[in-house]
Amino acid sequence: MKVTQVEFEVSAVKPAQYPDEVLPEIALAGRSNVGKSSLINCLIERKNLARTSSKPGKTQTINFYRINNQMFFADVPGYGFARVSKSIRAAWGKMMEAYFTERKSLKAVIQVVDLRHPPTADDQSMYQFLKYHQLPVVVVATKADKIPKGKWQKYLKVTKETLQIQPKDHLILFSAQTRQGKEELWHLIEEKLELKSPQ
Ligand SMILES: Nc1nc2c(ncn2[C@@H]2O[C@H](COP(=O)(O)OP(=O)(O)OP(=O)(O)O)[C@@H](O)[C@H]2O)c(=O)[nH]1
Ligand SMILES: [Mg+2]
Repeated sequence: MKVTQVEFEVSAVKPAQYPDEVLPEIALAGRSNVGKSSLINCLIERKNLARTSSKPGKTQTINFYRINNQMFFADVPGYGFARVSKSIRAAWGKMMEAYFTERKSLKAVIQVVDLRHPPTADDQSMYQFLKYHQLPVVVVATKADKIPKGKWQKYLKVTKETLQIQPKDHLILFSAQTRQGKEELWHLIEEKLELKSPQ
């Protein structure tokens, strides 16, 4: 997709605040600090529209971005951030449950994991949760720039096996720093949005 127009739409914590379901939507899910906001910025070629931070827990609300008046990206707060209170964690769970179960315009979820490490127990729960709700998932293993090229396949295999990625879900190698995987990911997103028929 050629991104010509990007607008920050709204920050939401509950369904009443979500944008109307007028456009197909793709959500990001992943551990806190894994690189979800960076991935959005890379896809839309904006430096810091989706706010990123070296400190985990930057994104606390569901942030919606309107792309070309064709789709929304929903940047969802990360999970697995240990230093939050139980009440915050419970609020996060409620927010996620509401979003992933009620959002009818949601076409697919990009689950972002760190290529360098085997997916965590939280990553596995998230993938299973998404599958339970029958959502198509594209798993993106990011920060590939931190691993030598010769080891990519070995690390991808660990990601695939640990998450037990279903055959119909895709796994993509990515780096927000080198833009590796950007075209492949856009291609899949367009397919999921049904803007273009699958090949
Ligand atoms: N080397 C490298 N660093 C990355 C990459 N993607 C993200 N980062 C860095 O990882 C850190 C976290 O990135 P964010 O995009 O803010 O992560 P997030 O998943 O949105 O985090 P939360 O909003 O806290 O859930 C930042 O310091 C980024 O610069 C990548 O592909 N390669
Ligand atoms: Mg973020």
